[in-house]
Amino acid sequence: MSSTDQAKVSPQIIAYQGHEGAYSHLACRNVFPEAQALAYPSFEQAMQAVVKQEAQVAMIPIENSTAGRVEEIYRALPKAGLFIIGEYFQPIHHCLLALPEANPTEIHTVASHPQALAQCARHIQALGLVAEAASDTAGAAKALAQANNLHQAAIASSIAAELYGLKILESQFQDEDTNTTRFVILANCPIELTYQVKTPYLTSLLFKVRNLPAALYKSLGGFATNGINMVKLESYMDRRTFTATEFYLEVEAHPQDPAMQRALEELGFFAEDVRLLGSYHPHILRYQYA
Ligand SMILES: O=C(O)C(=O)C[C@]1(C(=O)O)C=C[C@@H](O)C=C1
Repeated sequence: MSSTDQAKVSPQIIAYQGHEGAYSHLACRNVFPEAQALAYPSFEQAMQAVVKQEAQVAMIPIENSTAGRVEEIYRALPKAGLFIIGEYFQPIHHCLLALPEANPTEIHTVASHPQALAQCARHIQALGLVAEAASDTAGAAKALAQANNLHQAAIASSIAAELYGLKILESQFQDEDTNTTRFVILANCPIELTYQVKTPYLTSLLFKVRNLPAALYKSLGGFATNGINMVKLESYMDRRTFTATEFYLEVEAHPQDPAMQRALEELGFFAEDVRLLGSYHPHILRYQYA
């Protein structure tokens, strides 16, 4: 989000998944330092908090540069009925944590969120540790401190180490230096951005196509012929059938751009259940590795 748009959105309460010190929590603090961040056990509950108006927005990780998409978000997004009002890129620097009195040579297992485990897979393998999935990174750190287990490590942030009294065995434990997670900011209503030519916008949308030859090709043809750049396309099967596929699409355009309107019209012609999830400005870090 640009600073002007951020100024327009000033939530008092932000919902996130995990425990205090999770990267989602850090993202909340970085984007909205004035707001109160409320922890929820699952992504779905964090989204529901916005639906129920316990929070004005939710900060949700959608993909990571090393480990790829956060699968469950794509399942939860269509059901939640929320809108994307912004994106935020958080560089993720993992630490390998243990109890202060632990001996690194006697540690056999490591717990963390599956995304964090995937982001550190090579380092975990090099140390010969067995990976165990936890609800979130900070939750793994907290559980380790409570269990007082000298043979276990956790992967979490340095802030989680401080919060839960753990020592840092290794910092920069992620496999890639550029490891970054993209978060989306969800709200009950879309933000209204006035369309201005030459201003960068992103628009996210969902649609479904029948499992027929050229169905996707025809649905997306309008974006190609109207010069609209696609930046992301995720596909996933509807859980009940193999005959239709659902797509999550992101394009660099505003819905009031006449070229985008023509592309959307063509999409509507060939696809089903087209739903605009929102238009927002790209975050500055989106282009840092370009
Ligand atoms: O467990 C956390 O700390 C989270 O915020 C979740 C999450 C994710 O789901 O991708 C967020 C950022 C990191 O990439 C690792 C985990």
